[in-house]
Amino acid sequence: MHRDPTITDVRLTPVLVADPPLLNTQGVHQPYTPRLIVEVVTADGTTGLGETYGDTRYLELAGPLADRLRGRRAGDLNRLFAEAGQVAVDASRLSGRVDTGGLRGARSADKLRLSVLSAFEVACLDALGKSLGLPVHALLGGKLRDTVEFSAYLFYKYAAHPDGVPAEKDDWGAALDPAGVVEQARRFKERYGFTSFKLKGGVFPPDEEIAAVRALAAAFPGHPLRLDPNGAWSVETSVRVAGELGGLLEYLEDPTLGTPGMAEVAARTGVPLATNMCVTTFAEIREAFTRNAVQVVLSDHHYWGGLRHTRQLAAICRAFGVGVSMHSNTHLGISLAAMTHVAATVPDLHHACDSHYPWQSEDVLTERLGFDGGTVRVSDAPGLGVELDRERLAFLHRRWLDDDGSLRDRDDAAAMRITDPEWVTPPVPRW
Ligand SMILES: O=C([O-])C(=O)C[C@H](O)[C@@H](O)C(=O)[O-]
Ligand SMILES: [Mg+2]
Repeated sequence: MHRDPTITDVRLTPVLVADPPLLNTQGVHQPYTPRLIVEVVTADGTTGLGETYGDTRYLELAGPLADRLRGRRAGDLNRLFAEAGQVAVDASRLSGRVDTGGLRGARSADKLRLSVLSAFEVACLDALGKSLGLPVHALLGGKLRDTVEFSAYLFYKYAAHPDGVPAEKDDWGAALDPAGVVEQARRFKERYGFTSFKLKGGVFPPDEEIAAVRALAAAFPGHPLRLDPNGAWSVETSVRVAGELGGLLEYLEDPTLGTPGMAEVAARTGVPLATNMCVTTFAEIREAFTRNAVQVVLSDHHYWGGLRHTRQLAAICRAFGVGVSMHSNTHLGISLAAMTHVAATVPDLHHACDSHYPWQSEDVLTERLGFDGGTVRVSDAPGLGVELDRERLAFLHRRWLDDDGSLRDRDDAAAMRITDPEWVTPPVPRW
């Protein structure tokens, strides 16, 4: 067969996907969340898939960046990444110290570009893999394991979305206290076999979250536990919580914002600190690592710029003796497949990766990926090993088209204002 990897078309399809009412320190998830599905078509008729954030600021960049992809070969990614800086980013998209929708660290033009490029990279690797008959992990040098372990991502949660918005039903019920969190964890374990648990904190005063972690520890002895308040605490609060929970936690994730604060917490406690807020770009590594501010970096191939950058990050972490694992934001099966392929190739992966996927009842794939014993099997099929369901894609895109614009940019504070009209994103530190 003649293989011509020249990119002839790039299709960009924004979708709105159902999302349960999950709470975090900024508010609550809206009933639908935006994602962007990328299809890269090559001259030999192969289509590769990628997925990334679907908020307006990413969509604005996706068009001009896609224009630079057409006519290139799918393997010409290094040049694309090098040239991407020429695509302008609207400065108004960069305001705010921390990415308000996603709770994933500082915003920069480069980070926005990388978040879009990552989906193109994944789609190109998927297309190349399909065309060559090789799985994506083989294009990254080959898998080191056959399964990748994930942790249960526990959230405080309302039973249903606040009134006034079209409600999506889910069968998880509410989790607003320690008993509710333990029950949620029990169901995660039953349904998916997860054996480590991460609780999204920063929602209730620290003592309530300490009680929830203690309840988890009592209900699941020996299971690794993590707590992530997304930087909602002061250094003093962080040190106090670390003192109270120290022996129970595998790590404490982003207790406080910024490298100096994290470094102080790390110096004053023995609890390892993980982050997807303090170190989210290559530029932030030097200071954070030399100050010993973080002990585990939670990579995310979306904003780090793809699967190859994720491997570079893992290599840097290895050199500094810093652990690496994976952060997740609301995502679909294309991204879970991409995460699984790259995770399978990272040598020192000693912590279960995060994934929101169990919370997503909708997908754009013909077949959902499954968790067995808390793990996802690494596919050996060509490319990512997943197939697009065009009807589902069209359905979820129709929802995006029909939206009046209020759901096209994730806004957890807006969703919270439906129950509490006075709600504003709390200043940090909140406690
Ligand atoms: O680990 C994290 O910080 C996250 O997963 C950030 C997310 O935005 C999470 O807080 C959420 O989905 O509400
Ligand atoms: Mg986090």
